Amino acid sequence: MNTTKTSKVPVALTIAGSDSGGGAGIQADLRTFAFHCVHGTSAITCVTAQNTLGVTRVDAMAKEAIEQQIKAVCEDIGVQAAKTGMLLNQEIITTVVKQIDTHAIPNLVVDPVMVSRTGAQLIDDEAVKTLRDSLIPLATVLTPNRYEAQILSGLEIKSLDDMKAAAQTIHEKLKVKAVLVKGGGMQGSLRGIDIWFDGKNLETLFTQLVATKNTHGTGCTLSAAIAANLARGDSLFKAARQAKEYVSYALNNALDIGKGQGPVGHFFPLLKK
Ligand SMILES: Nc1ncnc2c1ncn2[C@@H]1O[C@H](COP(=O)(O)OP(=O)(O)O)[C@@H](O)[C@H]1O
Ligand SMILES: Cc1ncc(COP(=O)(O)O)c(N)n1
Repeated sequence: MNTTKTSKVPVALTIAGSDSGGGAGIQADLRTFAFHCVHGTSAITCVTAQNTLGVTRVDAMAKEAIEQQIKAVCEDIGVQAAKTGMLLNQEIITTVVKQIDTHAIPNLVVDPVMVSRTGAQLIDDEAVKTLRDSLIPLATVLTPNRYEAQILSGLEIKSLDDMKAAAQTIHEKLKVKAVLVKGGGMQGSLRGIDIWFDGKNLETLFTQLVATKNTHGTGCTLSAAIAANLARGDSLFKAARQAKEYVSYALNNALDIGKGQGPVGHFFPLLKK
């Protein structure tokens, strides 16, 4: 008699870069999936040498390696949702798009990692164009930060009204199902506010600004939490609203490690002060 207990769990896939410092990228995504009781699978696109002070080296994975990781996960295990993070260059973006299409990956959250919260461009212009033209149209939910939303909408974003206009423009121009313009790169209390638009409802997702320098991994955590909630069967808006709350808890329990920007604390109920 087989006495082993087995259980069906939702499965999510992250297609993103590795952060050696453990604060962002694949590492943040897998912790976020685990917190949500979603089995996490991964396809690593590049490996960064990174800590709380910054990135010192990035190595791209071969496109065949990325292809095979996605294939291995989808053909055997299957996923209910996925997210993309740092895709680095045009070749990687094209490879990922092809795999998403081949395996008809559902509930795709695209974090269009192009510009850091401080405004530094992370991928070249060719890659920006490929991201906009081929990956973003496949997104169920797109999560640009302030600077990414500026590039994608062609609008300057300085106020809450600008964030709303950008969300509506991106939705209309890029044909995503829903867009969440993130406020982390804004000034003052706007840093805690995101704008949601799904073609019908324009919503302001408000959370208190958390006064901490330890914000490493917020964007990755948010998109991974949306994917986890979608894998569990939540509606699009509920998935985003709950993910935003999760990021706030994690920010309130950020880890004071390293000499620079520490990471958010993903397992806050377990963290003892
Ligand atoms: N200091 C903060 N207080 C509260 N929420 C924040 C703070 N910084 C970032 N966030 C939230 O973290 C999430 C990620 O946003 P952002 O930092 O803009 O993304 P990215 O990391 O991609 O640049 C958003 O929901 C944003 O509102
Ligand atoms: C490998 C990798 N992917 C993504 C980010 C962005 O991190 P954040 O969530 O802080 O915007 C990062 N720093 N490193």
